Amino acid sequence: MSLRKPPLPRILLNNVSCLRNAQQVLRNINVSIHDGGALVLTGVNGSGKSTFLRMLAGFSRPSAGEILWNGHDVTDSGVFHDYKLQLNWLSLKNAIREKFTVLDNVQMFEVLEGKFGKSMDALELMGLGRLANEKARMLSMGQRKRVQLARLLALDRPIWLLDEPSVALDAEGVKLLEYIIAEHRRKGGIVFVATHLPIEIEDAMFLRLPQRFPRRKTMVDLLD
Ligand SMILES: Nc1ncnc2c1ncn2[C@@H]1O[C@H](COP(=O)(O)OP(=O)(O)OP(=O)(O)O)[C@@H](O)[C@H]1O
Repeated sequence: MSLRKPPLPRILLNNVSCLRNAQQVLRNINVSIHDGGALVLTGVNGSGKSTFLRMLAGFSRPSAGEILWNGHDVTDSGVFHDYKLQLNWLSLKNAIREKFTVLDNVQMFEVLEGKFGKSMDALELMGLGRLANEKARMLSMGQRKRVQLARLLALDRPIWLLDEPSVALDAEGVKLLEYIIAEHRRKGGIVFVATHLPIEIEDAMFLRLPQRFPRRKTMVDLLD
């Protein structure tokens, strides 16, 4: 009989709740994720998907419970300093600098990180290679999302927090997104995805957040 302990999950949410504006948004969440794992968050508008990602990113603190990274509470300042360097956050705000080139818009994140050399390949993979030297102001919505995805690849941090990553992407863009998520996980990366849109992520865990308030009748009900 082996007495070896099972490995700690890389990230553990232990009975976590979260308030926003003094209102309970998340209640008693338990999740454990090992390297290579993926969690897909679903739920209606306002159910707390972005709040969940914000909390993992350290923008909101749990009101109860704890978030452990390698067994350490991420709200401890010493732990958070190292933990936040593991994270790559993709939000609906794309932080595109309109007057910079498309390549600069990826490379500046890489340089800030003290890294170099992956931005062009990342843009090529996302189908934007031929636009690399154009000004970012001429990018469409979907192309802007592809720039954000190229940043993920160029920065190459292990934990991805993706808020609605497929919004504005065409069918090929969604396939690319699914591909880079699969590759990232194959290398041991962890992915959290909050989404309304269907996305194929092999062996992902799904967490459907409950609606916060009983729904009142809307225009859609009246049309039925
Ligand atoms: N800046 C804010 N300040 C206070 N409360 C907020 C703020 N943003 C959102 N909330 C509240 O937090 C709750 C959860 O919002 P959140 O954005 O996490 O939901 P969501 O599931 O991501 O929604 P959506 O599907 O619309 O993106 C909402 O009910 C909202 O009222």
